[in-house]
Amino acid sequence: MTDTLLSVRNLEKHFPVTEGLLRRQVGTVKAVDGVSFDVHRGEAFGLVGESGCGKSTTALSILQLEEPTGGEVLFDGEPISDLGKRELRQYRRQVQLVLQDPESAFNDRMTIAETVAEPLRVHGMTDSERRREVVEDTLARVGLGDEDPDSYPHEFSGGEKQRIAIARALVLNPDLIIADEPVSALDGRTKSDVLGLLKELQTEFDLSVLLISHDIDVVRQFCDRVAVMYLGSLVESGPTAEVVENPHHPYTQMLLGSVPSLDPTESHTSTDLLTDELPDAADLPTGCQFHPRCPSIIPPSDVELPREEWLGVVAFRLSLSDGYASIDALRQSLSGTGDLGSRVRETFEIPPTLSDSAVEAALAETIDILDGGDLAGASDPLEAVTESICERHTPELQEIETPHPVACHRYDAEEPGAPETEIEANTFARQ
Ligand SMILES: Nc1ncnc2c1ncn2[C@@H]1O[C@H](COP(=O)(O)OP(=O)(O)OP(=O)(O)O)[C@@H](O)[C@H]1O
Repeated sequence: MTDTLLSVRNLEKHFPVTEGLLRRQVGTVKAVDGVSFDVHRGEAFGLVGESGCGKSTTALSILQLEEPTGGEVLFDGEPISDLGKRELRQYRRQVQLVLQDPESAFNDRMTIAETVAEPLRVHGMTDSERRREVVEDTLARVGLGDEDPDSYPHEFSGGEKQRIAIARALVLNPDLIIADEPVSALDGRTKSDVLGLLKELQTEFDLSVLLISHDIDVVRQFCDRVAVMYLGSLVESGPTAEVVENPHHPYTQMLLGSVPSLDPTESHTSTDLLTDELPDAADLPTGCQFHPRCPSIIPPSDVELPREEWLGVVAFRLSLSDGYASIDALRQSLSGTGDLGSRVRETFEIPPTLSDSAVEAALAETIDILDGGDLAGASDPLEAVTESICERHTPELQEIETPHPVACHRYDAEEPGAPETEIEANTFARQ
């Protein structure tokens, strides 16, 4: 018996985007795009990331409720794609799903005893008295021992309903619970009560839990290890305490609500993101997918600009490729009065003259082209001198420290500004 219960290897789930009556494929949503992680026996593993980054699709693919388009899921060392019908049934007994909205597991016309007993019946426990005993015992374990098992779900509060959903997941004695946003519909106190209950049950039954959440605080409270997911890929993973105390990836730093600056004399906050907008899942950015938002986007080695100026220039250029409908739309989005150049500089906090003369000349040329009415080619001069490695190359998830890998070019040894040693890397990330 190995320590690893669930192993997800290069998991991929791409959805076709179709159009028209003939459902012609016009694109692809790479909801999960090469994700790998292991969940060990008895551990709580967290998958964290903003809404839409592919967490639920990962869960559904693990359960084979969505068919993966690539990669492999192994449970107890066995690829689940090889499981026959009976083995798949057994697998679905061993791995239970708890969802954000417990209502989806309930039928209003079934009592809570019937709701919790249903999986037992489906999986072949025919003795109704035995079922009732197991149900009452399970309800007691989730803290609902005093409630009448013959009451109906609508008689319970949100937190109690989630306890019933947990009882329903637990009743088959699973090895792994996949909890997808189990507490995000609950308020403060109830949230910690339900998390506390899950923790108790995890320890008591030596369960593994894959906890999926957009809220890094929930993961921080509950999980031994964590993987941070952004637009279908993992950008960082490691023991939760390490990732939370020393986040390497700017995206993890953003989730934690602080984006440390590269320059210790500058104070940055999460509002310093280049843009708050999550890119279109069917049209992902090139290179590092976080680059259009990243406050730490790396300048080319020959660009010599203070950080704020660099970020202003790059934010302006990336906004042009975001696709304004027209020059008028661009003008309307700019603040200030005066000519186009001064309004661009005011909006993007770019000084009247940049200290790097090559970038200044390219910026002036870009503004001239825009002034002449050409939106399409306007960013070319600026792109020629400011294109970042973060736009060109997708960083690999690499171990800069074991076991705390990160996918960010700031940790590529050859990159300008990259920390040269592990110790330096830590200091760099903390600044
Ligand atoms: N059946 C589908 N067809 C097409 N696209 C899909 C489908 N299911 C999910 N997606 C897309 O895949 C991406 C990832 O969605 P997913 O629900 O896995 O993310 P998530 O991180 O769990 O977010 P949320 O918490 O909002 O559910 C999104 O862009 C979503 O629109």
